[in-house]
This record gives sequence, structure tokens and C-alpha cells, in this order.
Amino acid sequence: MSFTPPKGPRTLYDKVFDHHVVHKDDNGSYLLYIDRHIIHEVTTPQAFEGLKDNGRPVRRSDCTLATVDHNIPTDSRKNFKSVDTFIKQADSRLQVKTLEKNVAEHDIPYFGMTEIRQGIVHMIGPEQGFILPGCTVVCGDSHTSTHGAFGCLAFGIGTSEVEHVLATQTLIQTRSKNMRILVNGKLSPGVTSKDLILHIIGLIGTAGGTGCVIEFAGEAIEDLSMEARMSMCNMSIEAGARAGMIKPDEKTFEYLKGRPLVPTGAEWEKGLAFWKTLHSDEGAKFDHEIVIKGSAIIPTITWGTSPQDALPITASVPDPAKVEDPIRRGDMERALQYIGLEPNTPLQSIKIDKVFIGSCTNARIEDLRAAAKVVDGYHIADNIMRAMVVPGSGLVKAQAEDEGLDQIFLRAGFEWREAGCSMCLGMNPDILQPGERCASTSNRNFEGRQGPRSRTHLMSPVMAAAAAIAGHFVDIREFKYKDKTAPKISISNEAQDVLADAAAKHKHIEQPEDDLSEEGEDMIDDIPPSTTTRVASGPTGMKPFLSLCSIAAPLDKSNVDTDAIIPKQFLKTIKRTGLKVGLFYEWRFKKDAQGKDEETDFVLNVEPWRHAEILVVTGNNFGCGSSREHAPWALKDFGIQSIIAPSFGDIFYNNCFKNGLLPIRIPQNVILEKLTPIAKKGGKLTIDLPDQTISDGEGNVLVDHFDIEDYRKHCLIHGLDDIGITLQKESFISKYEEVRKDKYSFWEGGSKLLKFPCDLSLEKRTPLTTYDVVHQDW
Ligand SMILES: CC(C)[C@H](C(=O)O)[C@@H](O)C(=O)O
Ligand code: SF4
Repeated sequence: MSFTPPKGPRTLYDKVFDHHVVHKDDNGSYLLYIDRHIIHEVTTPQAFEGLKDNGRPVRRSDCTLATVDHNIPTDSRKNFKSVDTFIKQADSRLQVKTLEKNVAEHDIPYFGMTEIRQGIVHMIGPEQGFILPGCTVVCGDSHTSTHGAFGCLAFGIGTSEVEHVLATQTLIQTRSKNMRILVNGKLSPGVTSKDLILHIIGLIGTAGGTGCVIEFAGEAIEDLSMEARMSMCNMSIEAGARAGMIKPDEKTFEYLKGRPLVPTGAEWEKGLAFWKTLHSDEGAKFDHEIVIKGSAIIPTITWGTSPQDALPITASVPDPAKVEDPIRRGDMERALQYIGLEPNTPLQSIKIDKVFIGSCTNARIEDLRAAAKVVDGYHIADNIMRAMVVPGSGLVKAQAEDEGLDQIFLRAGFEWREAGCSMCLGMNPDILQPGERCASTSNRNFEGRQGPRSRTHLMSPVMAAAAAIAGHFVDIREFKYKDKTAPKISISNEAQDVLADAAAKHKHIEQPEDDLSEEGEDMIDDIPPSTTTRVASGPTGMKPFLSLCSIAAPLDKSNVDTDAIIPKQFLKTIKRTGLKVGLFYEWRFKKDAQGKDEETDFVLNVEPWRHAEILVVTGNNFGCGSSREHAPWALKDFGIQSIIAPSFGDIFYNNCFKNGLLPIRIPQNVILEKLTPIAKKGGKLTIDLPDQTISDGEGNVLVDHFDIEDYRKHCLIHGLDDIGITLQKESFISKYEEVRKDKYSFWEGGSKLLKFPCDLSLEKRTPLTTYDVVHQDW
């Protein structure tokens, strides 16, 4: 291996990263080995198609584990006969069947709909012990960050990268920055990991962790159970981070012991000795550090359409009129209009229509136990039209049923459903009706997330359960439990201003700079001279990108999430094309009297911008949220070739390059002063990639340098395919695999050790026994 880890104190992230370096390129990019790849039906069809088209096999099906979760109905499976008859929506059915065909063809272990082990993709790995400390874990899904709870480097990838991992078991990566969030002291009773993570996101903003891997540390984090740690790391993606991590400790090891895929005997001992080295060293350097007092946190919920719109339950809906920053004020006004709330309304007075307890954030056994304690002995309020509990996996469901939790929920008027993603994003029939307001334990409250014009408020399972009983949001600390074993809580702290303050100022951590250019030499010695003519086609069919002169469409929004770029209903395709119609669907179309789509006056519907190939976005964090590569596919299908914005969601940024799209980061003031005025007038901009400049239509330079990593520039200019490049490094990959067999032998036993069919009575119980509290004091 051509890589020696740097000397001196290192962070947890640095250590895990360094253990996986297969090769370091002179341009500063790394080839990382991937230990665990979990896959689902939505983001894989195009990846398998790519493998087939190029005649490439799956390199390590033993490092891969598949499940179905997003599309499947959550109706009872008692009468399940086949996917054909059970899944009524044709496009959902096709995606599931395509996955089934692909896993069979490539011999990948798969938890299908008849399996008790089936569940949300981020539930099944930990349950089986597939996720081991220090592993690299990827999935075509943004909440892969969940697995950072085990001290793993775990992150979401796009479909092109899924294909890359299937073919090579590696990924090309650049180093992220290190951020530490220290939560000192204890959390107060009634405050859960969900409140903590919402609080953090409210504080640093959804772009706060951009370019960083966040390590959560401190007493309050150490006190959390493994399940609560998973909820924290799960939502580090909502804080904009590449990944979240927590150092493995005794709780981690306890949780792992005895799970089906966890090594035993000498391998366990060897693994344990190694896992104990996985922590940030004394003196390790963090690029950003945030310190939070655990006891100051109050149960927290969201009021708006971004996870950063979080406030203590004791607060009122914020008033945009009191906000100085005009961009932030505009965002807040839009959010309030969408969510249908008046400024200054006390959060606890807001009535709701529906309740959803589920998702990869909060549908584990502890979540269900805590929520069941709340509803035990009560019935949902009269104004609640529907309350559902959707366990995260078949095993959680079985465990809950063994404990009688299903009966408690059913008596209280909840529906008890089968495992899946369900109303978290509503790719299956579980959606809200337009205008309905939902208390949800999920992770995203974006516009249209739970159905067109749906209104989502994020909160902990106990808060959602209490809201179901009261019919409006309540402070769980004041809730009168009927269950005798329920926690006794007194309100020990008063509402704090800190979140309200952050919400108004839209604080976030300054954008980390790209550090690639500082490292190593520039590998690019053969860049063709600047030209305004684009070459027809590159070696792999991806168009080389040299320069682009086009009308630029202005978009005056921040935190444009990938759900807004392409809503869920368009994710059911198994192709990369045909997505133009779905681009910004909720903004570009409204229904006419006959229920047909009618164009709105959204900028891309208006002349001359409907021909724009450049998008100029004034707000931060474009493309945040889900990892769906359908977002760049849809932009490309529409004709957009480049997006200029102050900052981007990490996964989206990455996905653009895989599709020949050029995302350019430019400081907000430059965009506002130099680019937007031209875009608004319908003028043209010229982007010159080799020179890294932007000019106006007359050739006057407006931006004399924009940053882009050398490697990415090289690939774009030459239209190069990453997989082809990586496969040329085959000898490095095989060499790493040889070393891995010995040095990291405890990671070797992968998904192929699973028993099929599973022994229900055994499997049903092993994984779910350890912790039964949300956090220690609860
Ligand atoms: C479908 C998938 C790409 C997506 C994600 O990446 O997060 C989904 O899980 C979501 O929550 O929006
Ligand atoms: S965030 Fe929701 S849709 Fe995405 S994986 Fe988790 S449960 Fe499924």
C-alpha cells in the first residue's frame, strides 16, 4: 500500500479513514476500501444496469446485504402470497422485483417481504451484527450515517457510487474536516437523543456540518444507549455533515455480543483489542468544536420546513418581522406560509391531524417502548384522524408484539403496521392529504415530504405519542402518565433563547474550505486549452465539460433539498432518463380545475430561463437531504449543465460530477452582486472550466477563480468514468484485500454467514435484548 498514516494524535475519523486507504493519488484523492454495503430497491436498479452494460461482476457479495423498505405497503402480510399480488402500485412493484432479480443474479443475501429480518435498510445491518466498529459502511441512502454510532465511517452515496462499490468494493474519497460536538453533563429527564440532535441542528443549521465528519462526544453521549446513538448519527446528515461518529465503548461491545454476524472466540478478542483503539487521541486536532450543556436542552420540535427550524416546545412560532437578514426572513415567511402557522403562536397550542411513529431515526424497540408507556391507558384525541406505528424492522415488530406493545397501541387507537419506510417519505400508499399536519418521529420536514402540501413536525417518539393523546403538541415533561412504571419528571429548566436566536440568525459554522489543492502535486498535465466548443463525447459516453455559455436562471432560495428538486413519486423509475417532468415538480406545476398539471410562473417555466443551462442559486446548501441521484439526473434532463451556489449538500455535490454536471461554489456576496443581476435580466454567463473563471456574455470576467478539486476537474474535462479508473488500480485493491484477511480478519465474515431460511425462534430474539431505556435517566 502506498500510504502511511500521518504521525501524531489523530481523531476517530482519521483513524478509521487511514485503516481503509487502498491507495492515495498524487492529487490528494484516496481510494478507500468499503467493508459493508447495504442496498435497497430505490437506488440500485441503474447501478446493476451499469454493471450489466459493462460486463462487470459484483466484487464482494459477502460484503453486501439487501432489503426492501421504501416502496412496500405496510399492510398486514398475513395473506401475503407474492410481490406481484401484494404491491398494487406498478412502479413500486417493478422496483422491488428488479432488486429481487438483481440480488438473485449476483448471489447477494437479501431480506425480502416474507422474511422476519426485513426492515428499513438502516435497521437490518446493526440487528444482524453486520455493522462492526471501525468499518466503512455505505448505502445509496443518506441516512447511512446511522451506523456511525458504532464508530464506523458510514455515509450515503449516489447510484453511480453504488455501482462503483459493487464493481470495485472501493470508493474514491477526499478527506473531510473534523468537527466535534461535545455534549457535557447529563440530559434532563424527558429529553431524548432526538431532542438533542434537533437542538444541535437548530443551532448549527442544516449546512453547519458541510464538508465535515462530526464526532459526538461527552458525558451525555456516553450515557446514550446504542439505539439512541443511532438516532443521533442518523440525523447528522440533517446537520449537513458527511457522517456522524461516536467512539465504540463497552455499550457498543455489549450490544454486539451474540448477534448472528459478530465474530466469536479468538476473532472477537482480536476485534475487541482493535476496536478499543478507535477513539480520538488526546490532543487530536478538530477543525471545529461545539460545546453544549446537556442539562440546558428542552424537548424540541420543528415549526417549519427544514430540520433546522427547531425550537423548544416551550417556545412560540418565530416572527419573521423580527429578523434582520432579508434572505432568512424570506425563507421563514415562505416556511410559515407553507406550514400554515401564524407568528407568535405557542407551539403547544398547535393542533395536529395525524401521527407517525416510525422511520430509521425512531422506530427501534426502545422508541416503541417509550411511546407505548405514554399512550398506555389513553386513547388518541378526537381530532386525530390517523395515528400509526410502523416498526423499523420485522424483528422490532416481533419483539414489540412479544412485549404486548402492539396491544397498548391498538387499544389507544393507533394502527399497528408492518415494517418499512412508510410515511417518512410516502413512496408507498402511506401519505398525508394536502394541508394535513403531522407529528412525526422521522427526520425530514421538507415541503411535500409526507405527501403533496403535507405539513410535518419532527419530534421524539414520546412527544409524538403525547401529541396523539392530547391532539396538539405538548411538553412531555408535563404529561400525566397512567403507566405506573413511567418516569417521574419535573421541569427543571426554563425555555432557553439559544435556539430562537439561532433560528433568527440562521447561524451556521463557516464553510470549510476544500483542502485538496494544498496536498500533493497536480496530476493534470494534459488539459486541453480553453475552448468554447464542447467535445461531442468522452471515452465512456459522459460528455466532456470544457466551457459553457448560456442564459442563467436565478433561484432565490436556500436549503433547496433534493425532495424539492425531484419529489419521491419520480424515484420509482429504474432508468436514469425521463425525469425532466419531475424537476422542481411542486414548484413548476399546479393542478388546474380538471386536476391536470398546469405550469406555474416558476422561473424555469418562463422565457428566456426555460432554456437556461445554468442555475444561479443565492441561498446556501443547495441539494441538501436525500442522496437520490435522480436530482442531478432530472436537472440534466431539463438541460441544466452547471449550478452556481454558495454551498451544496455533500452527496448532491458528489453526484453532480458523476453525471457531467458542474456545481460551482461561489461566495454569496459575489453571487448577489455580480451574477444574479445578469441572470435576472436574462443575460448570459460563460463558465470556463479549464481556466476556472466565470464571465458575462461579453467576455468580462466576473469571477477570476472558482475552486474545484483537481481530480474532479480532470474527470469532467475528459468525461472520465470513475469505475474504469479504479479498475486500473486492481493490483492495489487485491493487495489491500490480502492484508485485510489477516490484519482485519474480524471484518471478514460478512453477510454470507447469514442462514437462509432463518430460524425464526432463534433470530427473533437474539438481536433485540440489550437496552430498554432511551437514555439512562429515563
Ligand atoms: C430514497 C433515498 C435515496 C432517500 C435518501 O437518500 O435519503 C430516502 O431514504 C429519503 O429519506 O429521502
Ligand atoms: S429517512 Fe425515511 S425514507 Fe429514508 S431510509 Fe430512513 S425511513 Fe426510509
